Amino acid sequence: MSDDALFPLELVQQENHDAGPRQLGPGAVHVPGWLSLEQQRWIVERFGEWTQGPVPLRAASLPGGRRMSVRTVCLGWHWQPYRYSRTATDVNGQAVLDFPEWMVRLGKKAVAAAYSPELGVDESLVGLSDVYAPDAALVNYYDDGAAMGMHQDKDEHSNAPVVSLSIGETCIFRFGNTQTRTKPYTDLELRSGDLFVFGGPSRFTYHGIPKVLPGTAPDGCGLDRGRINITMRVTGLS
Ligand SMILES: O=C(O)CCC(=O)C(=O)O
Ligand SMILES: [Fe+2]
Repeated sequence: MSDDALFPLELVQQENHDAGPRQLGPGAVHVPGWLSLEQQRWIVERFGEWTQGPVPLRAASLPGGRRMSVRTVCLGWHWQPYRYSRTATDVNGQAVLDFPEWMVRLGKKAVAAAYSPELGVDESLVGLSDVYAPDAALVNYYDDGAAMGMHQDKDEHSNAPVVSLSIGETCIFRFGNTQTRTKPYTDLELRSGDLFVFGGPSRFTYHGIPKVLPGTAPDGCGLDRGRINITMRVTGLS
């Protein structure tokens, strides 16, 4: 038996979520339990508002006609495969909501939390939080059976970090490499309240969500079922 078969890389890492932040690769940091339950509930309330429009949650159409299983609402800039615009030309033509000031502050705090010197992240990343100013958020909602294939976030004209927040059901997050959408990759659980930041040499790492684990949303997070993921980005557009 090959060692690859014996120790498959795709085995979900039995990470100790209580062990604190962990750097998976240069500039890729997982901070378990970063948001309190109270913060999570507050964000879920905002999510309820964002989905009221003017642009509703929608499953984006991919080139070739298939639709994504994840539904998304955007803030600041509207994303459609594979570009950003101020209006949702592929939905209802309406302008998307502004990127909230509180989310800029949260994004800076997230980068500061992830890129702390104690974690051994590269010096060039420490201090990045001062200048980090996200201007777009993709707010994804995963319900029964929703998943996201391996991809790079590369529609931004900036290599500033992506900040990812998870609320609700636990998912398997597949974090790969910058060269291919296949192995080697690491599968880890992103749970309600977790922060994941990928920037620096990891900014263009392929990643995806093979599955969400139904029934795993913790009491008090504001969501009974499904999973919300917010990714903040710097578009580099004006
Ligand atoms: O749901 C997630 O955790 C990842 C979402 C993602 O990769 C994206 O929106 O580009
Ligand atoms: Fe992504």
